[in-house]
Amino acid sequence: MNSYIIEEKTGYLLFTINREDVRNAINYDVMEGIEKLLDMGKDKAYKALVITGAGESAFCSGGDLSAFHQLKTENESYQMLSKMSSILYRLLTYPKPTLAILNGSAVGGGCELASACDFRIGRKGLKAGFIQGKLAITTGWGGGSILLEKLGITNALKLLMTADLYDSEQLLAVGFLNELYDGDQQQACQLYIEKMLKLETEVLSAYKKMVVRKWEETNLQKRIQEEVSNCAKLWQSEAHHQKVTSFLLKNKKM
Ligand SMILES: CC[C@@H](C(=O)O)C(=O)SCCNC(=O)CCNC(=O)[C@H](O)C(C)(C)COP(=O)(O)OP(=O)(O)OC[C@H]1O[C@@H](n2cnc3c(N)ncnc32)[C@H](O)[C@@H]1OP(=O)(O)O
Repeated sequence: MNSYIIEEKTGYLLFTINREDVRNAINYDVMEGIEKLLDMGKDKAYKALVITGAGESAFCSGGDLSAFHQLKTENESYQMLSKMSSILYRLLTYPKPTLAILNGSAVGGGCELASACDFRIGRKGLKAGFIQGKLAITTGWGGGSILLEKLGITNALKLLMTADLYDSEQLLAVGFLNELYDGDQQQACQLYIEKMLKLETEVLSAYKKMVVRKWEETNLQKRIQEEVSNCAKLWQSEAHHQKVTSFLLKNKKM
Protein backbone atom coordinates (compact mmCIF):
# COMPACT_ATOMS: atom_id res chain seq x y z
CA MET A 1 0.00 0.00 0.00
CA ASN A 2 1.26 3.51 -0.80
CA SER A 3 2.26 5.65 2.18
CA TYR A 4 0.40 8.60 0.70
CA ILE A 5 -2.29 9.47 -1.85
CA ILE A 6 -2.39 12.62 -3.98
CA GLU A 7 -5.79 13.40 -5.49
CA GLU A 8 -6.57 16.08 -8.05
CA LYS A 9 -9.70 17.94 -6.96
CA THR A 10 -11.34 20.87 -8.71
CA GLY A 11 -8.98 23.77 -8.03
CA TYR A 12 -6.76 22.05 -5.46
CA LEU A 13 -4.64 19.00 -4.65
CA LEU A 14 -5.52 16.76 -1.71
CA PHE A 15 -2.65 14.92 0.02
CA THR A 16 -3.56 12.08 2.40
CA ILE A 17 -1.00 10.35 4.62
CA ASN A 18 -2.07 6.76 4.12
CA ARG A 19 -0.57 4.92 7.12
CA GLU A 20 -3.60 4.44 9.33
CA ASP A 21 -2.10 1.42 11.15
CA VAL A 22 0.65 3.62 12.63
CA ARG A 23 -1.62 6.65 13.06
CA ASN A 24 -0.22 8.24 9.88
CA ALA A 25 3.33 8.52 11.20
CA ILE A 26 5.78 10.22 8.85
CA ASN A 27 8.54 8.10 7.30
CA TYR A 28 10.86 8.90 4.38
CA ASP A 29 8.16 7.83 1.86
CA VAL A 30 5.71 10.39 3.27
CA MET A 31 8.43 13.06 3.14
CA GLU A 32 8.98 12.27 -0.54
CA GLY A 33 5.23 12.42 -1.06
CA ILE A 34 5.01 15.93 0.37
CA GLU A 35 7.85 17.01 -1.93
CA LYS A 36 5.93 15.52 -4.86
CA LEU A 37 2.81 17.40 -3.76
CA LEU A 38 4.76 20.67 -3.68
CA ASP A 39 6.10 20.01 -7.18
CA MET A 40 2.70 19.05 -8.61
CA GLY A 41 1.06 22.04 -6.94
CA LYS A 42 3.01 24.44 -9.18
CA ASP A 43 0.56 23.65 -11.97
CA LYS A 44 -1.81 26.54 -12.71
CA ALA A 45 -4.79 24.20 -12.40
CA TYR A 46 -4.34 24.17 -8.61
CA LYS A 47 -4.92 27.20 -6.42
CA ALA A 48 -4.46 25.49 -3.06
CA LEU A 49 -2.97 22.44 -1.32
CA VAL A 50 -4.81 20.44 1.34
CA ILE A 51 -3.18 17.89 3.68
CA THR A 52 -4.98 15.30 5.82
CA GLY A 53 -4.60 11.80 7.27
CA ALA A 54 -6.32 8.52 6.42
CA GLY A 55 -9.07 7.20 8.70
CA GLU A 56 -10.84 8.87 11.57
CA SER A 57 -8.39 8.30 14.37
CA ALA A 58 -5.33 10.39 13.57
CA PHE A 59 -4.16 13.23 11.35
CA CYS A 60 -0.52 12.38 12.03
CA SER A 61 1.40 10.87 14.97
CA GLY A 62 4.64 12.66 14.06
CA GLY A 63 7.87 10.96 13.07
CA ASP A 64 7.76 7.18 12.66
CA LEU A 65 9.29 6.13 15.97
CA SER A 66 10.15 2.62 14.73
CA ALA A 67 12.02 3.91 11.69
CA PHE A 68 13.69 6.91 13.28
CA HIS A 69 14.68 5.05 16.46
CA GLN A 70 17.50 3.61 14.33
CA LEU A 71 19.03 7.11 14.28
CA LYS A 72 21.21 7.30 17.37
CA THR A 73 23.79 10.05 16.97
CA GLU A 74 23.51 13.82 16.62
CA ASN A 75 24.69 13.62 13.03
CA GLU A 76 22.30 10.81 12.04
CA SER A 77 19.28 12.55 13.50
CA TYR A 78 20.39 15.92 12.07
CA GLN A 79 20.17 14.52 8.50
CA MET A 80 16.55 13.41 9.00
CA LEU A 81 15.44 16.50 10.95
CA SER A 82 17.09 18.83 8.46
CA LYS A 83 15.47 17.08 5.48
CA MET A 84 11.98 17.39 6.96
CA SER A 85 12.56 20.98 8.12
CA SER A 86 13.45 21.96 4.53
CA ILE A 87 10.25 20.33 3.29
CA LEU A 88 8.18 22.13 5.94
CA TYR A 89 9.87 25.48 5.14
CA ARG A 90 8.93 24.95 1.51
CA LEU A 91 5.35 24.18 2.55
CA LEU A 92 5.27 27.18 4.90
CA THR A 93 6.42 29.60 2.20
CA TYR A 94 4.44 27.99 -0.64
CA PRO A 95 3.02 30.68 -2.94
CA LYS A 96 -0.51 29.26 -2.70
CA PRO A 97 -2.82 28.77 0.30
CA THR A 98 -2.33 25.55 2.24
CA LEU A 99 -4.82 23.88 4.58
CA ALA A 100 -4.37 21.08 7.11
CA ILE A 101 -7.53 19.13 7.90
CA LEU A 102 -6.99 17.51 11.27
CA ASN A 103 -9.30 14.52 10.91
CA GLY A 104 -8.07 13.13 14.24
CA SER A 105 -5.23 13.42 16.74
CA ALA A 106 -2.02 15.23 15.86
CA VAL A 107 1.05 14.54 17.93
CA GLY A 108 4.65 15.78 17.87
CA GLY A 109 5.79 16.22 14.28
CA GLY A 110 2.13 15.92 13.20
CA CYS A 111 1.54 19.28 14.89
CA GLU A 112 4.66 20.65 13.17
CA LEU A 113 3.28 19.60 9.78
CA ALA A 114 -0.05 21.24 10.58
CA SER A 115 1.69 24.43 11.79
CA ALA A 116 3.46 24.80 8.45
CA CYS A 117 0.09 25.09 6.69
CA ASP A 118 -1.61 28.49 6.45
CA PHE A 119 -4.86 27.24 7.97
CA ARG A 120 -5.85 24.35 10.26
CA ILE A 121 -9.36 23.03 10.69
CA GLY A 122 -10.04 20.19 13.12
CA ARG A 123 -12.68 17.60 13.79
CA LYS A 124 -14.58 18.33 17.02
CA GLY A 125 -13.30 16.12 19.83
CA LEU A 126 -9.78 15.59 18.55
CA LYS A 127 -6.69 15.96 20.72
CA ALA A 128 -3.36 17.38 19.66
CA GLY A 129 -0.11 18.41 21.24
CA PHE A 130 3.55 19.20 20.83
CA ILE A 131 4.54 16.27 23.07
CA GLN A 132 8.22 16.31 22.00
CA GLY A 133 9.28 17.56 25.47
CA LYS A 134 7.98 14.31 26.97
CA LEU A 135 10.41 12.45 24.69
CA ALA A 136 13.26 14.60 26.04
CA ILE A 137 13.64 16.49 22.75
CA THR A 138 12.28 19.74 21.33
CA THR A 139 10.47 20.22 18.05
CA GLY A 140 13.04 19.40 15.37
CA TRP A 141 11.34 20.01 12.05
CA GLY A 142 11.05 23.77 12.49
CA GLY A 143 7.60 23.55 14.03
CA GLY A 144 8.56 25.38 17.22
CA SER A 145 9.86 28.42 15.35
CA ILE A 146 6.86 28.29 13.03
CA LEU A 147 4.39 28.07 15.94
CA LEU A 148 5.95 31.16 17.53
CA GLU A 149 5.19 33.01 14.27
CA LYS A 150 1.62 31.74 14.01
CA LEU A 151 0.40 32.04 17.62
CA GLY A 152 1.13 34.67 20.24
CA ILE A 153 4.35 33.91 22.12
CA THR A 154 2.57 32.99 25.37
CA ASN A 155 0.19 30.52 23.75
CA ALA A 156 2.94 28.99 21.62
CA LEU A 157 5.28 28.58 24.60
CA LYS A 158 2.46 27.07 26.63
CA LEU A 159 1.84 24.39 24.00
CA LEU A 160 5.57 23.69 23.65
CA MET A 161 6.57 23.84 27.30
CA THR A 162 3.69 21.79 28.74
CA ALA A 163 4.17 19.13 26.00
CA ASP A 164 0.59 18.13 26.72
CA LEU A 165 -2.35 17.02 24.61
CA TYR A 166 -5.14 19.61 24.33
CA ASP A 167 -8.71 19.15 23.16
CA SER A 168 -10.22 20.77 20.08
CA GLU A 169 -11.93 23.61 21.98
CA GLN A 170 -8.69 24.56 23.75
CA LEU A 171 -6.77 24.41 20.47
CA LEU A 172 -9.35 26.71 18.90
CA ALA A 173 -9.09 29.14 21.82
CA VAL A 174 -5.29 29.48 21.53
CA GLY A 175 -5.47 29.85 17.74
CA PHE A 176 -3.82 26.58 16.77
CA LEU A 177 -7.06 25.52 15.09
CA ASN A 178 -8.88 28.13 13.00
CA GLU A 179 -12.19 26.30 12.83
CA LEU A 180 -13.83 23.08 14.07
CA TYR A 181 -15.96 20.81 11.95
CA ASP A 182 -18.35 17.99 12.66
CA GLY A 183 -19.29 15.36 10.12
CA ASP A 184 -18.10 15.26 6.54
CA GLN A 185 -14.45 16.18 6.09
CA GLN A 186 -14.66 16.85 2.34
CA GLN A 187 -17.56 19.23 2.89
CA ALA A 188 -15.69 21.04 5.67
CA CYS A 189 -12.67 21.41 3.39
CA GLN A 190 -14.77 22.68 0.50
CA LEU A 191 -16.52 25.22 2.73
CA TYR A 192 -13.24 26.51 4.13
CA ILE A 193 -11.48 27.08 0.81
CA GLU A 194 -14.29 27.75 -1.69
CA LYS A 195 -14.01 31.55 -1.47
CA MET A 196 -10.23 31.42 -1.91
CA LEU A 197 -10.57 29.20 -4.95
CA LYS A 198 -12.68 31.92 -6.63
CA LEU A 199 -9.79 34.43 -6.53
CA GLU A 200 -7.00 34.71 -9.09
CA THR A 201 -3.86 32.69 -8.26
CA GLU A 202 -1.83 35.91 -8.54
CA VAL A 203 -3.89 37.54 -5.79
CA LEU A 204 -3.45 34.57 -3.44
CA SER A 205 0.29 34.48 -4.19
CA ALA A 206 0.67 38.21 -3.58
CA TYR A 207 -0.78 37.84 -0.07
CA LYS A 208 1.48 34.90 0.61
CA LYS A 209 4.47 36.96 -0.55
CA MET A 210 3.68 39.60 2.10
CA VAL A 211 4.06 37.16 4.95
CA VAL A 212 7.02 35.31 3.41
CA ARG A 213 8.83 38.65 3.06
CA LYS A 214 8.37 39.22 6.80
CA TRP A 215 9.77 35.76 7.60
CA GLU A 216 12.77 36.40 5.34
CA GLU A 217 13.48 39.70 7.07
CA THR A 218 13.34 38.09 10.49
CA ASN A 219 15.63 35.21 9.45
CA LEU A 220 13.06 32.50 10.11
CA GLN A 221 15.00 29.96 8.03
CA LYS A 222 18.12 30.53 10.13
CA ARG A 223 16.09 30.20 13.33
CA ILE A 224 14.68 26.92 12.03
CA GLN A 225 18.19 25.64 11.30
CA GLU A 226 19.15 26.42 14.91
CA GLU A 227 16.06 24.55 16.12
CA VAL A 228 17.11 21.53 14.04
CA SER A 229 20.68 21.61 15.43
CA ASN A 230 19.49 21.94 19.03
CA CYS A 231 17.02 19.08 18.64
CA ALA A 232 19.73 16.86 17.08
CA LYS A 233 21.92 17.44 20.17
CA LEU A 234 19.08 16.41 22.50
CA TRP A 235 18.20 13.44 20.26
CA GLN A 236 21.47 11.63 21.04
CA SER A 237 20.79 11.72 24.81
CA GLU A 238 20.11 8.58 26.79
CA ALA A 239 16.92 10.20 28.13
CA HIS A 240 15.44 10.49 24.61
CA HIS A 241 16.31 6.94 23.58
CA GLN A 242 14.84 5.56 26.81
CA LYS A 243 11.52 7.39 26.29
CA VAL A 244 11.19 6.13 22.71
CA THR A 245 12.16 2.60 23.77
CA SER A 246 9.45 2.57 26.42
CA PHE A 247 6.81 3.70 23.85
CA LEU A 248 7.91 0.98 21.43
CA LEU A 249 8.02 -1.67 24.19
CA LYS A 250 4.55 -0.66 25.36
CA ASN A 251 3.35 -1.19 21.79
CA LYS A 252 5.45 -4.39 21.46
CA LYS A 253 7.51 -2.93 18.60
CA MET A 254 10.85 -4.00 20.18
C1 LIG B 1 10.64 12.39 14.94
C2 LIG B 1 10.20 13.79 14.78
C3 LIG B 1 9.76 14.39 16.06
C4 LIG B 1 9.63 15.88 15.83
O1 LIG B 1 10.62 16.50 15.38
O2 LIG B 1 8.60 16.46 16.12
C5 LIG B 1 8.44 13.78 16.51
O3 LIG B 1 7.49 13.68 15.80
S1 LIG B 1 8.41 13.28 18.10
C6 LIG B 1 6.78 12.63 18.30
C7 LIG B 1 6.66 11.21 17.85
N1 LIG B 1 5.33 10.76 18.04
C8 LIG B 1 4.86 10.25 19.19
O4 LIG B 1 5.52 10.14 20.20
C9 LIG B 1 3.42 9.80 19.12
C10 LIG B 1 3.29 8.38 19.51
N2 LIG B 1 1.91 7.94 19.36
C11 LIG B 1 0.92 8.20 20.24
O5 LIG B 1 1.09 8.89 21.23
C12 LIG B 1 -0.41 7.54 19.98
O6 LIG B 1 -0.21 6.48 19.08
C13 LIG B 1 -1.48 8.49 19.38
C14 LIG B 1 -0.99 9.22 18.13
C15 LIG B 1 -1.92 9.51 20.45
C16 LIG B 1 -2.72 7.63 18.96
O7 LIG B 1 -3.15 6.85 20.06
P1 LIG B 1 -4.06 5.56 19.80
O8 LIG B 1 -5.13 5.91 18.85
O9 LIG B 1 -4.44 5.02 21.14
O10 LIG B 1 -3.13 4.52 19.02
P2 LIG B 1 -1.94 3.60 19.60
O11 LIG B 1 -1.03 4.33 20.51
O12 LIG B 1 -2.52 2.31 20.08
O13 LIG B 1 -1.13 3.34 18.25
C17 LIG B 1 -1.65 2.51 17.22
C18 LIG B 1 -0.50 1.89 16.48
O14 LIG B 1 0.26 2.93 15.86
C19 LIG B 1 1.64 2.88 16.28
N3 LIG B 1 2.16 4.23 16.32
C20 LIG B 1 1.54 5.32 16.82
N4 LIG B 1 2.31 6.40 16.66
C21 LIG B 1 3.44 5.98 16.06
C22 LIG B 1 4.62 6.66 15.64
N5 LIG B 1 4.77 7.97 15.79
N6 LIG B 1 5.57 5.93 15.05
C23 LIG B 1 5.45 4.60 14.85
N7 LIG B 1 4.33 3.90 15.23
C24 LIG B 1 3.36 4.60 15.83
C25 LIG B 1 1.59 2.22 17.64
O15 LIG B 1 2.84 1.64 17.95
C26 LIG B 1 0.49 1.17 17.45
O16 LIG B 1 1.01 0.07 16.76
P3 LIG B 1 0.43 -1.44 17.04
O17 LIG B 1 0.55 -1.65 18.51
O18 LIG B 1 1.31 -2.32 16.23
O19 LIG B 1 -1.00 -1.39 16.57
